[in-house]
Amino acid sequence: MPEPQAEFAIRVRDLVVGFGRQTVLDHLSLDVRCGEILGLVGASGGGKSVLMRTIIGLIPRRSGTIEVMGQTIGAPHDRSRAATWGILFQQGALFSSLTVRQNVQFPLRENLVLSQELMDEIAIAKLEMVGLRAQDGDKYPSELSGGMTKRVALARALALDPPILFLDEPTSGLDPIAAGDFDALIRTLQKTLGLTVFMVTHDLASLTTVCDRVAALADGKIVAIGPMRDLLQSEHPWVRAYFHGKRSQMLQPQMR
Ligand SMILES: Nc1ncnc2c1ncn2[C@@H]1O[C@H](COP(=O)(O)OP(=O)(O)OP(=O)(O)O)[C@@H](O)[C@H]1O
Repeated sequence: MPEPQAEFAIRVRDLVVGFGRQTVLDHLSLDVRCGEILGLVGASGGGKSVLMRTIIGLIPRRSGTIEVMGQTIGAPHDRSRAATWGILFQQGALFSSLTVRQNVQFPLRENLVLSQELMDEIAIAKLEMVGLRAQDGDKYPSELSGGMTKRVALARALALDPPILFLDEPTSGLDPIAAGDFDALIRTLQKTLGLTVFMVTHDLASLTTVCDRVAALADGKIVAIGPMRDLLQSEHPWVRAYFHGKRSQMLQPQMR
């Protein structure tokens, strides 16, 4: 029996996306439940970023349907969606000529008409939410560490209080302690704000400690989805190779 719609923040059905002769996503279907942290794994070049970018309307699809919070996603660059999701791109993608405060305020300026005083208050609140200080708002991106850059990008992603957060490899480039702190921050924000989080990651620690469910993308489709313990039992050859290969076992001996 089909599950009721309100249970899902994102529903993707039979999605086909390609470039020229290359088909990247081949009749892919995926449900993301409201309030969960879903981790997406897949081979390099397998289509994880393409899937994320197609869901947010940046890449056109050949066929299939996408619903986000019950609304069908139509034309690319649909600006009315700005408050539905926040996005953390892999490199943080801050504007280098703007201060931290101006970066966080950017979505507010683009989408709302607010006084400067209110925007300053919101920026301070968002910076504190991600573990930064109000005075960090005066810095420029070049003055930030990798971990701080990710936090500022997260504060900017949360500026419009979106119910959904997309994270593209959020812990890449961070040392294990900073990565663990960032994971903990994501978990805290998800719990306190009731966020739905869609996270592309290769980080086995993130998958094990913060994701409620993990989806594996191979051959253009989701070939396994469920809690990490279910993925570890999957018989799919790519999923087995990913989680039970030598490198994974060295990092996570308990996976054996
Ligand atoms: N705009 C584009 N035009 C043409 N081909 C593209 C475009 N974007 C992505 N591709 C191709 O789609 C495929 C999937 O790319 P994608 O970036 O989604 O991989 P990925 O799974 O995120 O990889 P990684 O883990 O290495 O970041 C690749 O073959 C890539 O070359």
